Amino acid sequence: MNKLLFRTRIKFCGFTRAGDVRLASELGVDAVGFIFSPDSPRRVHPTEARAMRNAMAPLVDAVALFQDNDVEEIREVIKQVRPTLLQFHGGEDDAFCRGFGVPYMKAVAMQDEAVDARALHTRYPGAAGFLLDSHAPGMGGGTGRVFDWSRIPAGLNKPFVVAGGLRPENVFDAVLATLPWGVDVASGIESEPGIKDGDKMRRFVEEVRRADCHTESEPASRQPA
Ligand SMILES: O=C(O)c1ccccc1N[C@@H]1O[C@H](COP(=O)(O)O)[C@@H](O)[C@H]1O
Repeated sequence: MNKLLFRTRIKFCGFTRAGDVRLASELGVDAVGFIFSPDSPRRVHPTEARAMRNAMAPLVDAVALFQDNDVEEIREVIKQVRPTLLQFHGGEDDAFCRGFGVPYMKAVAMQDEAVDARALHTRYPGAAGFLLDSHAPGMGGGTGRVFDWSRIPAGLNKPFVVAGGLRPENVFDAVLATLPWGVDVASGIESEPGIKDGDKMRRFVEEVRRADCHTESEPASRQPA
């Protein structure tokens, strides 16, 4: 299929300010993420996330990110924020992730272990997609580090999102190298953790769109098959 027909989805993650959320929406970002991981410097309270959610434009998805959070905490976030997608970064299994009745994406640690597509499908049959991030197994995300994109396993039959150390300077190459369903970024569009930089956000979106319009390479296919 001709690459011109594709549009790489963009998720910006780790918002703490409603103004940044509004700007992301205006830039045409597909999804914004709110982080509830206990150890994150970008962690927000459900009431703060709800206020930002209310600042969002229509047709932009809200994603709630967890890492081994309690069930009750997750339920409270869902009640207050009404996310359209959950993103799990910890040791949660498929039954746990599915238990909230909201589609979910599972983060996969790409740093050390060999990742096998079939094993992922078996382990997370209910996942709407996978987020391939650069953290080591058992560690948190948001490292700001890039993983070796050639390690993305062949045969993934669900949408995958590439994350980890993406910035305006490297996202063009990341999109062309991996042909992902989407890209996700937290630290690469910030001036400090949780404080988004408007110019970096704008340049990041421009670079993804530039990659989407790049016609030199004609990939045989793009996932999912
Ligand atoms: O950003 C965080 O603080 C964070 C904490 C715990 C789990 C995930 C986290 N962020 C996610 O990690 C990836 C990559 O982030 P970065 O662009 O390398 O900074 C992204 O999905 C963030 O949403």
